[in-house]
Amino acid sequence: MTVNAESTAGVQTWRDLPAAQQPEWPDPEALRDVIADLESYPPLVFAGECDQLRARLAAVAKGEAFLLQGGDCAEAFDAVGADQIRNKLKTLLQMGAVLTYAGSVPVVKVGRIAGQYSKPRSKPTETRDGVTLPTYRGDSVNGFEFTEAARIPDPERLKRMYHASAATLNLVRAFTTGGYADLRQVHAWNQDFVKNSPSGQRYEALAREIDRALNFMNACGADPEEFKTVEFYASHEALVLDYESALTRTDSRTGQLYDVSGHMVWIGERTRQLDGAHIEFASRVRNPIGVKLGPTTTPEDALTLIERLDPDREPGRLTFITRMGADKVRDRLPELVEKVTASGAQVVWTCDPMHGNTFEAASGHKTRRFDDVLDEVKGFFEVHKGLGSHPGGIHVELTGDDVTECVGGGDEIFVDDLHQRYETACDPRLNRSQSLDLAFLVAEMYRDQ
Ligand SMILES: O=C[C@H](O)[C@H](O)COP(=O)(O)O
Ligand SMILES: C=C(OP(=O)(O)O)C(=O)O
Repeated sequence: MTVNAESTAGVQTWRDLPAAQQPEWPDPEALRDVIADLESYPPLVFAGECDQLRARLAAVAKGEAFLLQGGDCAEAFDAVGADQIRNKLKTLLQMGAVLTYAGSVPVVKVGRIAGQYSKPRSKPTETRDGVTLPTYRGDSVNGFEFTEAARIPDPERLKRMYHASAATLNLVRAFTTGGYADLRQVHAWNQDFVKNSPSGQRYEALAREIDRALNFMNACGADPEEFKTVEFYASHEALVLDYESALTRTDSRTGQLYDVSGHMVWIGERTRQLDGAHIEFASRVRNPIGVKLGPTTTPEDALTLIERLDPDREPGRLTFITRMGADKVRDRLPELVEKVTASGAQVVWTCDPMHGNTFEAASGHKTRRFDDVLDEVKGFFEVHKGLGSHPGGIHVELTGDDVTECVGGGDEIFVDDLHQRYETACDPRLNRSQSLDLAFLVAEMYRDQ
């Protein structure tokens, strides 16, 4: 990887275009210093790993694998701890094991992790008790605390994001390759969930089948290396372009540009303007790219995105993450899938059942109903089944902790419970049990498909 200004000049073209949702940094000189520092830091990921993920996603695009992408809505600097990281990873691994068995296909595991520190917001300001302050835009930009000082964007936070991402990734790599993620261990955790949680008991039959399959392998003397380690990738929204472009490097093997802040980055629903800076940035880097598609997306938008981001029609390059809402997915998704398929592009279709289903409870908490989340995934599967296309995966906001942020689920959380452990810095996440619930239910859907 080289990092000289000339070799990465090609990634700066976004600067000539309108960039939505960028922080208003008060001191341009301080920002320039931070960018210079970030440009001198080592990459967080290796370009070859991004290529490997693109190959895995190509299998998803062809219908030969399933994508599980999940993690926090917004990571927080004060939550970079061993317990939080382990719990998140554990939950994703447990979900992955269930989906792998039921779908009989490899599950590509990608965390919203080690870089998910920046948030696009609906409004630039927030008012409480007559006081109006800039809105919280993620720990990479300003503080969550509702004070004037905390809400001023501070570019030094971009460096903290880099270091927090590095520490997180380091532990994730240690867990996934050092024995913690052994499939037999992951299955034992799933058995605990099935045995000990009221909602888990519904999945006893599936858990028993997985148990038998593992016992059979054991009896045959099989002890494959693949059981002992897990391939796990990191992703986040490429929102703050000063950070993403400062972390872009020329790959010395190929001479191409990679955003080495994460393996995969995505462009959000609020920043996917076809002539905007975010799409321009994403068009310049070789990482696998995701784009969120909300209910107002037209087939022409989708086709133009393909033209801009995947001109060579390379399976695995582009993932469309649809987030329509449970009430719209059956109506809006079919035309998009039909027209994209007819264009010959082989994208990954994955379902984010979170962002189209948010509402505010009477208590003022932003929340989501587990049933709506499930219904959007069901609608997504129905649409793809009807069209003969591949429902490639799910993209979920979740945590491994027992928070009370979304209502419903097998171990039901009621609206009146929301205040008990409402810990998200932005949007509500599925807790551990709701996430496992979802995995078992999606596994059943995938199997029926
Ligand atoms: O996570 C996604 C967005 O940042 C979030 O949905 C925006 O939320 P807001 O409407 O509270 O700004
Ligand atoms: C902001 C997000 O989603 P969307 O762009 O779909 O609203 C997100 O996934 O964090």
